[in-house]
Amino acid sequence: MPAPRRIAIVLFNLGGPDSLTAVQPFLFNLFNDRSIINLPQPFRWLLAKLISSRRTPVASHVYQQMGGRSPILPNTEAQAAALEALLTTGGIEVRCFIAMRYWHPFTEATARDVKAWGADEVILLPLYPQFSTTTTASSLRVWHATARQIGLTAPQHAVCCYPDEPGFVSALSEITRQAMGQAQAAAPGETPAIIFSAHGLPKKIVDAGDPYVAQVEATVAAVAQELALTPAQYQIAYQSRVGPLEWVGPATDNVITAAAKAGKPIIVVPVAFVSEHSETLVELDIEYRHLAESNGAPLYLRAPTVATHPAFIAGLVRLVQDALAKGQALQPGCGRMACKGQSQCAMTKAGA
Ligand SMILES: C=CC1=C(C)c2cc3[nH]c(cc4nc(cc5[nH]c(cc1n2)c(C)c5CCC(=O)O)C(CCC(=O)O)=C4C)c(C)c3C=C
Ligand SMILES: [Fe+2]
Ligand SMILES: [Fe+2]
Repeated sequence: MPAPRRIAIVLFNLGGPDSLTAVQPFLFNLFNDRSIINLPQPFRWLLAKLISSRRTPVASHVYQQMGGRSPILPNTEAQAAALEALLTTGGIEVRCFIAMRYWHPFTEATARDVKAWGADEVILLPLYPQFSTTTTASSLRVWHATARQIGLTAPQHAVCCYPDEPGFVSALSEITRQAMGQAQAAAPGETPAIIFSAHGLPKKIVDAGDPYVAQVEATVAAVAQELALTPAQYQIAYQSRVGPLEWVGPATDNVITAAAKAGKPIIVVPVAFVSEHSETLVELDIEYRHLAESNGAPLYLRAPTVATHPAFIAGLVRLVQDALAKGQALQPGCGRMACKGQSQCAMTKAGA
């Protein structure tokens, strides 16, 4: 009997410090990424040293509030286990691997594990539903360079993005519907302000053609349609601004403050993060809750991320199956700066 075909699925995410001493080197890795700071070396290295040192006390305080480490790896492991359980069917052997961009497990270690396992085919699955040059493209660029370097020659297919994948949208919609129900029970008769919050980006990155904002809008439009929300009921806002540049707006903190001052119950729904970490557990749950309450919001609810929601995981299964069936390799346009908009990403996804 022939050995079953071995399919490796590599889940990509940003990663986070696993101890307080890891905060500074994690931040250094982030700011030394040319997809984040586009300067030639040694200038980027020097700037990354400077910014990471300056930011370490603030960031350490954030991670202290989560027990001294980011939960992003264990949460990603739970997603990997849920996905692997659904994909393990007869005739093929599937294993999920995790490659983080800025902290362990790093891409190189993971690529070596994939090679040592003897994968016949590799599916690259970013845990970023919306494509950005700063996240998806950065992770895939490093993956491909590393794969070449270590001689990982198995065919590799990348999922570009899935801003309106039906399972993802259905999971987000159900989570939002539950929060709306809770708000209705706690503040009957009041119309809550629903704030769909995504990680922000410097405006100049969006102006250079990054499709992330358009894809965040596509996600929210799909959820609003599924829940039959009127435009007056919800808003998109962008959180986690860092540094002196102008970032895309409106800023989540400003939108929360305005809704709180208007005396509205507030529901915040994260739409670009698919698991819990500092940006949800500290920024949204502690810092923005305080902002809402101190500005008079009668209620502040933060909807959970899609995490291992069965509809979301089922959507990931479909993305993997599509990628395997089409056998499409990463197109040069997606995963690099040439990806100018959602339609182009969608075309690339379809193998056009
Ligand atoms: C300075 C530039 C940054 C850009 C651009 C950026 C884009 C971006 N990031 C995520 C997802 C995550 N970011 C996280 C943490 C984080 N991000 C930045 C900076 C940029 N991100 C910093 C400095 C940090 C560290 C924390 C802090 O100091 O504020 C995380 C969480 C990591 C964890 O706690 O485990 C995620 C996830 C997306 C989706 C994105 C662009 C689309
Ligand atoms: Fe970030
Ligand atoms: Fe942040």
